[in-house]
Amino acid sequence: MMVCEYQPGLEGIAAAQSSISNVDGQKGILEYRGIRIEELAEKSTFLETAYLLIWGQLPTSEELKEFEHEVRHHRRIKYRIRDMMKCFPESGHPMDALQASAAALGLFYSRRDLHNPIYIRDAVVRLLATIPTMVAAFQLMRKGNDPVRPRDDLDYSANFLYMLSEKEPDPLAARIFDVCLILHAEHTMNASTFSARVTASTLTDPYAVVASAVGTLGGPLHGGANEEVIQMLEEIGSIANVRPYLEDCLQRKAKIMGFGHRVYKVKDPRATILQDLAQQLFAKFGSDKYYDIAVEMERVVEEKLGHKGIYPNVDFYSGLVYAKLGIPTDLFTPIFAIARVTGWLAHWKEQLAENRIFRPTQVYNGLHEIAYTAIEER
Ligand SMILES: CC(=O)SCCNC(=O)CCNC(=O)[C@H](O)C(C)(C)COP(=O)(O)OP(=O)(O)OC[C@H]1O[C@@H](n2cnc3c(N)ncnc32)[C@H](O)[C@@H]1OP(=O)(O)O
Ligand SMILES: O=C([O-])CC(=O)C(=O)O
Repeated sequence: MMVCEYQPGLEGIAAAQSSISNVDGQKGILEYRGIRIEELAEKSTFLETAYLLIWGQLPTSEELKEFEHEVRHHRRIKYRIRDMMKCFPESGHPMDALQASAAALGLFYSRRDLHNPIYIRDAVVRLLATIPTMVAAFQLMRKGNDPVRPRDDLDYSANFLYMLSEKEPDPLAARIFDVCLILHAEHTMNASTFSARVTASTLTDPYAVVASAVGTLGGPLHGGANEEVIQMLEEIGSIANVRPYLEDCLQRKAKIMGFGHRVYKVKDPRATILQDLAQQLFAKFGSDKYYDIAVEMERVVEEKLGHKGIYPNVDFYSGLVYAKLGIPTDLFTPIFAIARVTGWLAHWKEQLAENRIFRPTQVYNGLHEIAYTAIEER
């Protein structure tokens, strides 16, 4: 056995062999199954990209039609899941609601038949189809309203936006939302995907795999940063306040949300695309003062931290797009999860194909041979 030195955060350690996606962090390149993210964002749809990531190649038109049909017809959630969600505290975070609801699916589909392609396909379809419905249902129920039934005549993204507002979305808004899902679908061995693979490696069910990954995605150093970015822009409040705010952060050694990345040392290519999507929305629906603050932040952060390779990541501009689409701030990370379930499922399948349980080692730095002290002597 090769013994490696301890590496905090496992930086630079390969945890798997994977053919799902690839990042070149120096050049700012992201590819899904070899296809550049820019090309997918321009030409693909979220479900087509999901098919590509999970099944390994672009679908034929027949395969895509069938996949879309299956997902469309599995969107409804069981009334018992809805009733369970009704009991969640309305002040609870939607990511916690989503984690609990994804795990609860495992109660209904407990048969674990990991060698059966039909079981795998069913789980993929069910998770892709029901996660948006669960996110929208919790959003309405926490406001005291009944969930909106999914509409079979609407495509994946339009239906999600419809379930949030009971209004058919503007076609540009729906397309931009779909592109956001493409951009967030997969990203190599990030923390939540690693979590998914570790969970998968125990041969548990896919609902537990997704629930563990949702829990990992929610933290502010990972997907949860998109929510914090909007709060930060609100706190900054004006372009004039950007420099003093950032100087104060740097002096306190506080992390600036939406900046920095373990792999990218240049601007995240997804941030560039999201910035462009935000501008498209502003051109149609009016501008947003927080966008100008964000652009000034990017400029000042580059001036101060560019030498360390700290640039906007995917979480920096996504919130501005979602806010313009009328989406509440605490749904930003659940929306990230709606997209990323694709990557988690692709990694689940890949892990199962060549599984070995994850069981790393540790460097023990505690004591040895300590005598037990009786409680009254402590
Ligand atoms: C979908 C995603 O998960 S994208 C990432 C979303 N997360 C965020 O936006 C939170 C803010 N960013 C960060 O906390 C980090 O950049 C992470 C977590 C993304 C990456 O972390 P790591 O690779 O472990 O980098 P680490 O935290 O060691 O930082 C390296 C150096 O850059 C600095 N740095 C990194 N990110 C930032 C930041 N956002 N603001 C200020 N300084 C930063 C660190 O202070 C450190 O400086 P030092 O070497 O002088 O001590
Ligand atoms: O790769 C990472 O560490 C984080 C990230 O950008 C993502 O998960 O999309």
